[in-house]
Amino acid sequence: MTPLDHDLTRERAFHDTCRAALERMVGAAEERVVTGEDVAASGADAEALGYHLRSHAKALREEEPGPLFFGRLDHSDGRHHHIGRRRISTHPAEPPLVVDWRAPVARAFYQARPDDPQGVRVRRRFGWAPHSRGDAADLTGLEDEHLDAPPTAEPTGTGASPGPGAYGDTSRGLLAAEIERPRVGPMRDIAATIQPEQDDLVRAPLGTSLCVQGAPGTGKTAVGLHRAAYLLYTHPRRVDRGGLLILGPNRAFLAYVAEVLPALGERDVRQTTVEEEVARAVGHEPRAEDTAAAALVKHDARMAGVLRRALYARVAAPTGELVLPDGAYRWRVPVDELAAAVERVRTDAPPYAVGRERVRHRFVRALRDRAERRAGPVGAAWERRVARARPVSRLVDACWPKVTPEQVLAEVLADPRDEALSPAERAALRLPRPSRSYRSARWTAADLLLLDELAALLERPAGYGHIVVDEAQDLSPMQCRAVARRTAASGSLTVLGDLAQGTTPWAARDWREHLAHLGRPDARITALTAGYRVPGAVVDLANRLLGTLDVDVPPARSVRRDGEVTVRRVHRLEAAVVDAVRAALGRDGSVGVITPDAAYEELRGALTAAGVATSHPGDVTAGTPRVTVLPAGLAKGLEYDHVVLAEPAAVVEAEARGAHRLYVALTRAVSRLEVLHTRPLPRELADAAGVG
Ligand SMILES: Nc1ncnc2c1ncn2[C@@H]1O[C@H](COP(=O)(O)OP(=O)(O)OP(=O)(O)O)[C@@H](O)[C@H]1O
Repeated sequence: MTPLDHDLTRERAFHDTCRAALERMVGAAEERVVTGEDVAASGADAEALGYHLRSHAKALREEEPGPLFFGRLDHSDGRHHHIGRRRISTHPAEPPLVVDWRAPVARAFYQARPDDPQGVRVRRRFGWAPHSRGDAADLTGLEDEHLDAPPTAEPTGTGASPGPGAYGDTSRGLLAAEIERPRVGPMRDIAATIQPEQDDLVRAPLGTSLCVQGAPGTGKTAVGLHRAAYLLYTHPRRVDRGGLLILGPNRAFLAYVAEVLPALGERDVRQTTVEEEVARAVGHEPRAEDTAAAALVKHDARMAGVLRRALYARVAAPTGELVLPDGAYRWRVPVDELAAAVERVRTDAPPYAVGRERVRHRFVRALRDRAERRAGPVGAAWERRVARARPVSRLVDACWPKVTPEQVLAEVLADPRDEALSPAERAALRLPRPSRSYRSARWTAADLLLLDELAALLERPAGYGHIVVDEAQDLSPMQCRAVARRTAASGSLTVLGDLAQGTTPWAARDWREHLAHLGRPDARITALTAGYRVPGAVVDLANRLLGTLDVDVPPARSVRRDGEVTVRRVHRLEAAVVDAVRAALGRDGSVGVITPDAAYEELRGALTAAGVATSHPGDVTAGTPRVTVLPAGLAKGLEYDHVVLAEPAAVVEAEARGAHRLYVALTRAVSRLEVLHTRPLPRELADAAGVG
């Protein structure tokens, strides 16, 4: 038995100790659920405490029987720490058996290097055989990196030969094996293998707003989710679950990433799209479609000014004096004093609804001055009565009328007049048949955004402490503003995106400009270029296409050594896709068939007719077929072990930013990319693939 085999035996025994400690923690948490409800001071306390304890107990109980640690640090001063997804201890006051990966002491696990060992002598990584639900994880290997040895030293390792899909194969290095493993099921956390440049972003201070420009597969989504988990752990008071929001591009994407935060012990974090968040806030569902021209205008930043002017156009100077009968008296305030009061509030520019109450307050003050001059001090009850008196309310309604976002928007769309828009833009905006009443209006998705903008002009919304925005390059300026106003004044943003993957008509071309719309013009911009998803051969192909996309971003490089690309001209697309999928099913991992949007039904039908079961993108529940068919329009953020990309020319032709869409589709492959085409390849790809 070598010393490393000996270590393996010891670590297995330690894992058993941790498992037993975890079981005791679950038992104790469940006990606290019972007693915690008894000791609370009030019913409300009991409910809050009970909820907290129950969710803690539930989280522990539902813990996957996976490995309880993935790393270990041996420090030069003789201390050592095991590092895992969750703190494990025999007693809350005792030093932990396993340290949470987010704890400050764990940072060196991600950052220590031979030329900067940060007090670490040995960094150990563990390999685990995959576990099925209910089984304990099996420790199959370990790998030591001696940071105090000369920098040329290779990691040393040992391990039983793991089964398929295991990440305990130390012959390739545990890190490389984890990165290159075939994908099945939903996206996993990367707590065990976060890379130093990613860790810098994950652990950036809460107050720092970040913008990460990252090539495909560089881990932007992973970084955003791990940063969210880090902030929840490090600043539990300033960012609680309700104070954090994750925004992604669509439901399929959200379903794919939904398991990452719970796996890191963070449940109940809101993960949604900007569209859904806005629809929820304004209380409407989109029930109509915009023309492309109308959508373009509605998403333009100038609409913010258009709406503000339309709203404040309702504010009017008083036209006569204010007369208030009050017992034996009649108080009078002259028109110019009233006009000055309204103008003063307008200049202060508070939210519209606040402005209305301030105007009322100023009118009451003017009346009070007169009353006190004649009749002595008046009390608070007098002021309250006068504030609601009919002449005052009538005047407030005339000068600063009550209004809803729906009313203002319906008027703007019925007759757009604002000169900030060109005549053609105003024509695009104008509703051909406005509804008889704003109450029965059928709003489009972009209208909801405009209603949200108006609602915020009326009343400032409460903000989140931190928002993570994924695929942010696709947001329009008006969507960015919706995100900005949901960020608390003291809150911060993590903005993740890739200018090269921008496919919407309003996609960002410059991060600084985009960040200004997001309300954080000075956010730190960092580029990630090391790709962990896409193999080198695919990155080379995609990078050649990148040159034609007219965006200023650094190209990706792959850290992977495996991977294949094939580009084949075929006679019959459907038959070729079926054959390619059948062959792909002979290997491990997921299979994604990416189709031009218009060919989706046909190709999915062909696979079904051939007896190949397929699933929808984002459907990651256990037992769903390994093959997913998806229109290129839904491919963003997703990944499949083997990608069959059908008819790229049709993907490019389908939309104005079709080449960007193709770039997205090409970069979804984890291991193999197979491009099948009947028509000539689009020029950009033909050049890149070296095919005519
Ligand atoms: N440090 C890492 N260790 C292991 N796997 C990693 C690491 N970083 C990223 N990955 C994996 O690489 C894949 C791509 O990551 P992710 O989806 O976060 O990239 P992305 O930059 O958001 O990509 P895209 O822009 O194409 O959507 C994921 O499967 C992720 O788990």
